[in-house]
Amino acid sequence: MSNVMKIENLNYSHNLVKILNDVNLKVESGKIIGLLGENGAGKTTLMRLITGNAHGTGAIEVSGTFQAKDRKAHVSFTDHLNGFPAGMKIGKIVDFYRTVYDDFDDKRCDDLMKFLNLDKTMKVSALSKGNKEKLIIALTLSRQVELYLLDEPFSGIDSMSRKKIINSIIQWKPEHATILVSDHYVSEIAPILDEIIVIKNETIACQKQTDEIRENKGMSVENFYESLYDEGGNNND
Ligand SMILES: Nc1ncnc2c1ncn2[C@@H]1O[C@H](COP(=O)(O)OP(=O)(O)OP(=O)(O)O)[C@@H](O)[C@H]1O
Repeated sequence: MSNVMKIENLNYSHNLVKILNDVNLKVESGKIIGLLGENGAGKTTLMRLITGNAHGTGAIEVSGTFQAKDRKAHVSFTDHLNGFPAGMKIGKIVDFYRTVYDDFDDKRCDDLMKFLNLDKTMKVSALSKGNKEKLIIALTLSRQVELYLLDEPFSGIDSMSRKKIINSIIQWKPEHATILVSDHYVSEIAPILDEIIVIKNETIACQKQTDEIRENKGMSVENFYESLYDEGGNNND
């Protein structure tokens, strides 16, 4: 299996405070991966570094590209909707995405909007928190790229919709693409995850296949994740 992303010696500080320290990662193509960690662990920061929305030291390679401006063509990430005027309609945001991204797929977007019950005539300001999250999911997955980043995509979404979306994520993932999805709670997304990556103490505490956790360790992914905090240490064994 080839790697869609390789990160070497990545460091990031903000106002002299170390946020991420010596992050090294290899991420394979075709996977759904959970990026886990407590509040403030650095999950969003890592995603922003991958897309070039934040800048650290070290190397980030996505689909053979190293420069932030080149990586953007291979990674889909929607960093909030704050950049759009409140009065803007969903349809206009879609138009913007279509103009900016050559890989934007109209058919996929229409299907996702329908699946998520989003109405293109609605204004961003009129959307509930959950519907904003749904719009972020739809916009992110409407591009055809090798790597999708979803940052706590289910946080404001009601439990019925959440289950429906989680169960269908596999259907929206192009076969050879990878989805990196961050969350605090692993129990709901565990069934669809091929692998977990845990950020703790400013670095990667653990990267593990979920099959290996279940079969070799005889643990649920949730229990394994919690054990990383009980033991107070890293667990790459
Ligand atoms: N631009 C910034 N200004 C101030 N602090 C920042 C900035 N970017 C990151 N941080 C700090 O970096 C740390 C990591 O934040 P980040 O949002 O990446 O964590 P997270 O794992 O995504 O957390 P959560 O699960 O709560 O969303 C936090 O301590 C945060 O305060």
